[in-house]
Amino acid sequence: MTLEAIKWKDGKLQILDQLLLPLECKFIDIDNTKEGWEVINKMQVRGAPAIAIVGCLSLAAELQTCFPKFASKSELHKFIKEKIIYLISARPTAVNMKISGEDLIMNSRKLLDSEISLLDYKEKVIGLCVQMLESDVTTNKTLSKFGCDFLLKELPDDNNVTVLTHCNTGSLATAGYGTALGMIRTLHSRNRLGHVYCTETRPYNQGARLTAYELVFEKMPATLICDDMVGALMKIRKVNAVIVGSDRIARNGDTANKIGTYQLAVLAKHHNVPFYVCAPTTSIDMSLKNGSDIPIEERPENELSHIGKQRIAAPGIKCWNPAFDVTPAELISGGIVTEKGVFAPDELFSKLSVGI
Ligand SMILES: CSC[C@H]1O[C@H](OP(=O)(O)O)[C@H](O)[C@@H]1O
Repeated sequence: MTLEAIKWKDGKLQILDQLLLPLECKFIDIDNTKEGWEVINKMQVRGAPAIAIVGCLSLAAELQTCFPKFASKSELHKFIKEKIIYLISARPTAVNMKISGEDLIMNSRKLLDSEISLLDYKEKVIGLCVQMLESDVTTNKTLSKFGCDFLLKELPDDNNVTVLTHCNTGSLATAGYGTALGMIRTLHSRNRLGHVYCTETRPYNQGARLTAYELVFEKMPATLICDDMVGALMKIRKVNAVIVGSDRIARNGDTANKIGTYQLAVLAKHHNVPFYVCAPTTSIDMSLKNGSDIPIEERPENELSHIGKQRIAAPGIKCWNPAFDVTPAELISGGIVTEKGVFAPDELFSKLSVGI
């Protein structure tokens, strides 16, 4: 049983307020796209797949209540397009909201052009948003299986795996299973997980607050370390693999992920530790030749100078707070793990463009 960060019941959307974890577990009602935009922008809900799911479900929630105002199908289609564009603006780096949102617009266009009634049109759009919840769990379990099969075939049968992960890529970043942490869950379910090291992941502390919460909840063998301990860990203890998530992958395999991922990859190369990126194909931006054009979100200075309301940095000091960095494809030595298979970065474009 994994944690649930997104609830859709009887047409009502609720999200777990991740700014309060791990000390408080509180759900917030989301009734429309304005509230959806706000909880995504404030990072009360975060994680590339979860952002896309909550964004689209906030539109579904709004359609439930505001539907009577539409006089025609073209008015409904115009509304859907406007709201998707608005939701994409909540956070710039993760591409999942953009890809899932554009897919919803395309399906809405098809429904607009069909003979379907206005009411059935609305119901089908809501159904497409709800379906994202279910299909995300299936996608994550599939990519996790592929990733474990690939990782374990390189190791002797009696070896358990010690892994390092960064940020949070589990039930709190997705619809419920996880990408990198999903792969780690699957290792655990196969009794092949020796130990997980999770980094604190300053300054939002996704690792200390969220990943550690999930690992303890499921009683996985785990240890929390500071971000600056990774080099010593790889030098002193055996790490079989680094497994991280992604917010946007360019078609050459360059990957944007939580700030600190790039330096993990450099350390992994120095210590000859295989480096895996796990992500659904909705995180792959085939329009980008490489990672240089991936927009990198900069977050407010007070998210670095404070922990919650408590100031920890000297008053008056300037802070630079990029939320992501880009790991070049050549450092992703283990492979890119997706629901369509595990690929070397340089084969991603060719293999996914031809549908494998
Ligand atoms: C499967 S989550 C992907 C990705 O999202 C996280 O960023 P944030 O917590 O700022 O939304 C982190 O980069 C994860 O790897």
